[in-house]
Amino acid sequence: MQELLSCTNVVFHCAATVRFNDSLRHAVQLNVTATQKLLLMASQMPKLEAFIHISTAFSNCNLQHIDEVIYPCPVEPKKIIDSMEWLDDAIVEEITPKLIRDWPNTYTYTKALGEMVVHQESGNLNIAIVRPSIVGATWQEPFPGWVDNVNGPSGLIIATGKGFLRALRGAPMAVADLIPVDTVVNLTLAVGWYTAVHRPKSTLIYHCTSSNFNPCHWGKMGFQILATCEKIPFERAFRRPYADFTTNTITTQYQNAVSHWAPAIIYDLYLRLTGRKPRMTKLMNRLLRTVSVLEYFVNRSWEWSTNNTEMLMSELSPEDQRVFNFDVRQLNWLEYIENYVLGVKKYLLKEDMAGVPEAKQHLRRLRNIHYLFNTALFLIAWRLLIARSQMARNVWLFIVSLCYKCISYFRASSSLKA
Ligand SMILES: CCCCCCCCCCCCCCCC(=O)SCCNC(=O)CCNC(=O)[C@H](O)C(C)(C)COP(=O)(O)OP(=O)(O)OC[C@H]1O[C@@H](n2cnc3c(N)ncnc32)[C@H](O)[C@@H]1OP(=O)(O)O
Ligand SMILES: NC(=O)C1=CN([C@@H]2O[C@H](COP(=O)(O)OP(=O)(O)OC[C@H]3O[C@@H](n4cnc5c(N)ncnc54)[C@H](OP(=O)(O)O)[C@@H]3O)[C@@H](O)[C@H]2O)C=CC1
Repeated sequence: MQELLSCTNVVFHCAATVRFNDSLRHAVQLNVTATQKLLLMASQMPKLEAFIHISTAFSNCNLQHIDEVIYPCPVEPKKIIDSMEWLDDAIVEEITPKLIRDWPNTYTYTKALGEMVVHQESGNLNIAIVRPSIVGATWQEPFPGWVDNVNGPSGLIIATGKGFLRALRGAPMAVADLIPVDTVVNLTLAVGWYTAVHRPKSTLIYHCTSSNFNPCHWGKMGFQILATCEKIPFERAFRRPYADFTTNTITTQYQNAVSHWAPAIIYDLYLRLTGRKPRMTKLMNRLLRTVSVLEYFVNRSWEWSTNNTEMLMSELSPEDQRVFNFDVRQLNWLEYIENYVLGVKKYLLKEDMAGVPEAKQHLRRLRNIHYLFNTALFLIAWRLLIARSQMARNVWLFIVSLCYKCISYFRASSSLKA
């Protein structure tokens, strides 16, 4: 502690819980109280030049247009921190929906409270706030596509590539505000420099987002994820990768029943019959829970103003603009998404590129099983229909006689030619 207090020049405060469904008590502890304590600690650092707080572009996701300002929260963070000390868990859980109001989860709500704490308790500290949007794999450094956790889109890319996720409730034309992690790091370092050297009079907020500069939509992203998974498939897929966006509750429920639950139940039945432990319904349950907490972000578009980010870009020397590049106007989304999917394959699934031919072979087998299954299903349904309906029987007789006539005609014409 002594060393930290006496030697620190710049604090980058990134630590947080990023779990959307964390209990309010835990989220407040990590995202609000810890920020307060770190500010207190920073105020005792004589050599401190700048304190950079990492928030999220979604801390005010209850608004549609978000400016580079700190918006007040309905209940003061101090009151929330105090109440967590004496309320028991059951009551905290009960009042959570009332407290978080139109924030979709405890994560975004407590990140907003964290910003308020920074605003209210910064004292004489030289502070800036960085708000990244959805952090994705690297764009360039240390190499394209590097990723180390399943947060955000990464987990859903795995689920799509392995053929588990077949439908997602989302708006294909909604903006997918993804930002590569190396861009976030570069911007954050540049903010550290600017804040320490130029000492702005007020706390500046920097939106580290892509949509203002180079928008991409969920539809385009989903398309490119599928195209890459087709070209360079993941190993041992459950089904062929295919996923679509659904737009209403009925189609979502239908897709969940037919494309998610039914195959999982059938596969578990097969596992049971072959003496193995069923696991697919459990996995599907977990996947659909994850999807339900991420859906909010795939159904809406936000606008973030980026004046401070643009100002910072213009303040950097040409050499620094190159070294600390955060200009996403040069980013090619299709190339980035392809590298992202390959990064997920290599660094998260630990799959070797040497296994691609075998993975392709596996997909071909799955396609044949799919055709076989559908044909069998059709024949069974047809057989049942014929047994019950005179009309179906008539249609069936008509088709059979038509086929018979065609065959006879071709036979007769070929014997005439001979
Ligand atoms: C056509 C395709 C289009 C693609 C379209 C993409 C749309 C994608 C929109 C993203 C939008 C984010 C926008 C906000 C950006 C921020 O500002 S916040 C940073 C992002 N934070 C996150 O992504 C956190 C998400 N995760 C969570 O909130 C929680 O882990 C969950 C999903 C609610 C599950 O919570 P839980 O039930 O308490 O379980 P937990 O122990 O956390 O995890 C259980 C398992 O799920 C796994 N898991 C956790 N997260 C995920 C995930 N995202 N995916 C899969 N598995 C996961 C864990 O690894 C764990 O596996 P095991 O280690 O047990 O094998
Ligand atoms: N991922 C995203 O899409 C986005 C993330 N952000 C923000 O970026 C920051 C980093 O997030 P991300 O890297 O995604 O999340 P991670 O969960 O990967 O990282 C969180 C970090 O916080 C540390 N941490 C958690 N709890 C504690 C604790 N009690 N004491 C000390 N350290 C702790 C973790 O340490 P350890 O590894 O030791 O557990 C970890 O290094 C967060 O502030 C998040 O809000 C903002 C926008 C989007």
